Amino acid sequence: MNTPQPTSPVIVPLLDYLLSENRVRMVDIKLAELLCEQQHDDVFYLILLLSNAQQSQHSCLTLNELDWQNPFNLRQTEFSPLTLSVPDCLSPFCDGFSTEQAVTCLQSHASVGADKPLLLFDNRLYFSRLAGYEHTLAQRLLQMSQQTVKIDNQALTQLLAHYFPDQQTDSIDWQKVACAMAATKGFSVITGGPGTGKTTTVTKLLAILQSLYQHAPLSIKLVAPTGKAAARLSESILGAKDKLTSIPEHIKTLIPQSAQTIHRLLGVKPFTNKFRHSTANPLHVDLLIIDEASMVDLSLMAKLIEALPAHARLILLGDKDQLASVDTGSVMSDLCQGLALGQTPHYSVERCAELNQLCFNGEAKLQSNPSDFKLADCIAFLQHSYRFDAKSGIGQLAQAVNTNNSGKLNYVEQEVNNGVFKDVIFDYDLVSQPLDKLVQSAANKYAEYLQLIAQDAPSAAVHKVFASYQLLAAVREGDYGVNNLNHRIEKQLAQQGLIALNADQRHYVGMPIMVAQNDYQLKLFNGDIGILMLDESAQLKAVFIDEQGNERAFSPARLPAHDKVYVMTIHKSQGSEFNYTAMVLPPANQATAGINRQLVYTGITRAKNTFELVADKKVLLAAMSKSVSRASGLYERLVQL
Ligand SMILES: Nc1ncnc2c1ncn2[C@@H]1O[C@H](COP(=O)(O)OP(=O)(O)OP(=O)(O)O)[C@@H](O)[C@H]1O
Repeated sequence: MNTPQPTSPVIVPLLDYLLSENRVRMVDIKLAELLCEQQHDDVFYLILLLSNAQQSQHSCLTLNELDWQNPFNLRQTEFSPLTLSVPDCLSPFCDGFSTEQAVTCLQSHASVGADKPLLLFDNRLYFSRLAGYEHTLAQRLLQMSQQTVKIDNQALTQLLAHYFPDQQTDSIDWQKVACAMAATKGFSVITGGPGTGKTTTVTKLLAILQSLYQHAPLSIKLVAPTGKAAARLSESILGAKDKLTSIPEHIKTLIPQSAQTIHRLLGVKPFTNKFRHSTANPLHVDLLIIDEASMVDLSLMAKLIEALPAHARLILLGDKDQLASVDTGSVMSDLCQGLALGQTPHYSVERCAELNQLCFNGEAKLQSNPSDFKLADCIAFLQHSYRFDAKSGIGQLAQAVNTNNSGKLNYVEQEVNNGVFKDVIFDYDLVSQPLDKLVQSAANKYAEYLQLIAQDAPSAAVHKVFASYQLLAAVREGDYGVNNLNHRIEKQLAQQGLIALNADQRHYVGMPIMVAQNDYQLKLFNGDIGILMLDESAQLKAVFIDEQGNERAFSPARLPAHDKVYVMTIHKSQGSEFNYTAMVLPPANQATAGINRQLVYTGITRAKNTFELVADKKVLLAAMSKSVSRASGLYERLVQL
């Protein structure tokens, strides 16, 4: 009997291969053909590469970073003998093709230039819309940063001394520097890891500003990208106001404590992606504070800034090392480029002198280290975590991951084993039924809120308990993905009699759901979490608590697309925090492509009191060493403007 011989692969044109392997989409080919008058020339392929970059949320295609010999990153190993087709070449560009040649042909192309669909800036190719957002943003931020801020420096120095009494140490109080900086600039960024005091600093800053402007208090608005993040900001500001006894009561009343979402502030026009507030109808605000700014994408940030009146100040708060926004861009990390732990940000000589005067009686504590970046004088970096002290492993683990420091990771593991760090649990054993253990432990945690529902407890209490524990997964599919784990936990809860599943009905009492799509009519947004409960007339309703603490109930049939959320992706957890956060990474033999440092860091920093990691250590180490960044020209524009 003849054994079947592997058929030899068919050699196909590169474009056909890319299409058959889903490396390019037909819609992008059509667009590129339209812009190139049906020619499959170099620009045609550059547009395909740009479309691919945009699909991965890059703002542009960085020509300098392309491998002209293999621009679509095809790997020879993918062309195994069983592959039905192989491309006739790896690159559509001729031998020796270079960035200079790409720039030359783009510059003379009919679709590239001002008022054309494509734009070239600093060896970066853009779709014009995104280049426009980047340009607007860079210009407005620069204008704001150069705005003259009228302030009584002597009064400011006194207020800074009041809120940051000297601790007689040589170390720099970065919170004080951040306050001095933001008080004296129309635009500023305050970045820092978890618990470094961003909210505390901003609360003190608001107290300082309202004291300085007592004759005409500022109209201040606090916003965040999601309802969860806005609710958390409101709670944190309220907590900080309570704690900060040094703020006089009459000033406290001038500090807002209720935050809203950016969409609510801008006012979404129903059935459009347009906002009520824009350049033509600016917001009534003197100072806008955006928390969790790393989650805000380029287009929303540009629209928000366009809606600010000319005199308004802006402060961005957030952690530059977290995952970038779900949509295109990476505004926060672009603006924070070059910051390093233990180093003074790149302040100019004049700025250092000013800040030293305001904060340290003129003592030269801050040393200048200037850069060409035009906003360098507006960036503050908080470097000390007050939430996680020396006895806490969460902060140390977050730092180990963020700095790709395996030595520090070993130290954290050792201290966990020694019982010193009680807030971290490592479960590296992915061999002996780790999923059973994880599913059981999640079911035990969720039993608590389900028991409250059974006891008819108020919805707010049910939500609070549900939100105290969350299992995060890095991926959606596979054994270790959100879908499978959600299913298994649900089954486990049903077996324990905590929920009653019904084959005919998707929804049941106790089911936690996460909205997957914005519904502007119902004002339910992607990421909002609801829990299904019975109302007074025994009707099943999904109960949501908004950022203002208001309860809203919807019949399940009216809900926009949603999923159950015993487990959520790390991406979706951004902007939330949980007392107990468990995170599971798939083993090395499953899809781990999207697992990187920013993802793991974001997962760890969701934990307030306890963090549990279920992962293969090799996968963790590989993720730590893989830092991702998005292509953007924002920083470069702010160097060149
Ligand atoms: N200078 C300080 N001295 C002592 N404790 C502080 C100081 N600054 C902040 N804290 C405390 O540290 C904790 C974290 O502070 P805060 O909530 O302001 O940080 P954050 O950076 O906003 O945190 P998050 O990770 O939630 O964004 C709070 O309990 C706060 O009271």
